[in-house]
Amino acid sequence: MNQSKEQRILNFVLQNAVRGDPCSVMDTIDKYCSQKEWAMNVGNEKGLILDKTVEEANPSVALELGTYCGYSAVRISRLLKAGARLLTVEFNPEFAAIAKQMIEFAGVQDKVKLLEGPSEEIIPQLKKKYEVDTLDFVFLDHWKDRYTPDTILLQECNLLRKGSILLADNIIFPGAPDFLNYVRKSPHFKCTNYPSHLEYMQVEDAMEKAVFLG
Ligand SMILES: O=c1[nH]cnc2c(O)c(F)c(-c3ccc(F)cc3)c(-c3ccc(F)cc3)c12
Ligand SMILES: [Mg+2]
Repeated sequence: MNQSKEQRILNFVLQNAVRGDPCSVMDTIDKYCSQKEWAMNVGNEKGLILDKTVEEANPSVALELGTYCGYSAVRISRLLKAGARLLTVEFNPEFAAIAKQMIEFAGVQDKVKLLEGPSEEIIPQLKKKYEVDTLDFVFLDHWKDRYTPDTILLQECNLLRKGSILLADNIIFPGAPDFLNYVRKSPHFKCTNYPSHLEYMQVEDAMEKAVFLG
């Protein structure tokens, strides 16, 4: 059976990266996806914006919507303080299986919990089933049409607190205009835009930070 692109990315990491070294895993994925096959990892340029935002949030509990191959789960979890955890949600079972192996190879499995299923089903379970009180940081990188409904759902489930930081990828490409409209017009969010480029391409993209004001 033909291998998937995601399986080829994982195999390249297993053969070329250093086990237990998150930076080596990130660099190896970036090398493969910039030189061999493009893939929708957040990449190193937008990854630096992600790093700075995670460091600003210094989260005890972080949520990622859209795991894909696990690149940003490794990127985020490497920055977490002792005892902090990342919950990452992936609805595609093939991607989840790849990400699980990527996260374990990077050695961050004790900080990361991979939840398989649609975000709209998992978000309402976070408090009771996954023992979440509130979320300190949320990375939206799943599907542009889910950014707004899931942001509303997070509020309805009382998962945000004053100061919770949301960061959304792909604000320009492919774009999330309704999300931008929603958070920028809402009195409950303070927004900042970070211009950047689409991963591994010289195409404009951007990330949007939205801090919940309570
Ligand atoms: O869907 C996504 N989720 C998260 N991050 C993404 C990301 O960082 C991307 F760069 C892209 C992207 C952008 C441009 C392009 F040409 C191909 C894919 C997508 C995406 C957009 C539309 C699709 F039909 C499929 C994938 C995503
Ligand atoms: Mg993205």
